[in-house]
Amino acid sequence: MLLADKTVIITGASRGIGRAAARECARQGARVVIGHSGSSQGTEAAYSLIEEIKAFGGRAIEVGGDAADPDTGDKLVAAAVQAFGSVDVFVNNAGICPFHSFLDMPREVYLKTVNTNLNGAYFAVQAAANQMKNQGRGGAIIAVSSISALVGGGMQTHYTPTKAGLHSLMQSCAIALGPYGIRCNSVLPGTIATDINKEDLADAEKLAYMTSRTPLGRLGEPDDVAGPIVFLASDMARYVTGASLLVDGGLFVNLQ
Ligand SMILES: NC(=O)C1=CN([C@@H]2O[C@H](COP(=O)(O)OP(=O)(O)OC[C@H]3O[C@@H](n4cnc5c(N)ncnc54)[C@H](OP(=O)(O)O)[C@@H]3O)[C@@H](O)[C@H]2O)C=CC1
Ligand SMILES: C[C@H](O)[C@@H]1OC(=O)[C@H](O)[C@@H]1O
Repeated sequence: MLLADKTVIITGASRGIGRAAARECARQGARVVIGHSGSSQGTEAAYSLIEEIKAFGGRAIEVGGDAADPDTGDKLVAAAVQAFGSVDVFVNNAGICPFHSFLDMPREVYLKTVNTNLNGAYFAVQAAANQMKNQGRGGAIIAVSSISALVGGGMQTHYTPTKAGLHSLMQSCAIALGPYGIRCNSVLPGTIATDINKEDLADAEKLAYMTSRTPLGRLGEPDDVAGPIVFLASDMARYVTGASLLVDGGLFVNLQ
């Protein structure tokens, strides 16, 4: 098992990519902290994941808290230490993407997106890194960035800068935290069918277009991203830091 004896915190693990990653980390032997928003729907989904994980003999707890709140990272770390005694891996995954045009972007939509996806993440990564430093045996931090860190989206002008920011944060943290043996990497998913884009991809034309642009001929599923996250979390990636891994079925390189 790739993550035996490791404690993994994953934000936004109640649904979508985070949920698949949490399940796979638990299958690989990790004790998992399932982060979610704290809404009744998020809490219910997190408890159902705990049951799934328990059913195959794994261990998990859930912690609700707004990813935009700078204190949520401290809360996740404290809960992990209380329940499992350590934090070995931190996966910053929680995020939102309320598609909206640029010229009339409401300030509150812009600010909520940046606070949720990037500003809260900064302090959560900082909280996890301090815990790892104090433990003295290194660790792994993974940001779920996006292909959108590298390319634009006309309805995502508030979102793509947050994904570029996470990508950049991992590069700088790789330098800042390398001396403590803490590796920092990002995964860059392409288009993965989840709740975040359910409405956008309900448009059959858009769905067909995104699929046709993907050399592997299909959209991604949350499980497609779980393996790369486990790899970067594991000692198999012990000399990998400051890297970013596209998980996009070839979408990014498909110019012509
Ligand atoms: N799907 C895609 O095509 C791609 C997604 N990504 C990124 O992957 C990450 C996960 O997305 P995906 O799985 O698709 O999305 P989902 O909408 O399926 O899941 C989002 C998760 O984030 C949590 N979350 C949302 N808002 C908050 C908040 N304010 N505080 C705490 N938790 C919150 C949700 O918790 P709750 O259940 O409590 O609401 C849920 O667990 C995001 O960062 C996204 O940007 C990157 C590239 C492509
Ligand atoms: C939510 C979008 O469908 C998805 O999010 C991303 O980060 C990808 O670039 C896709 O646009």
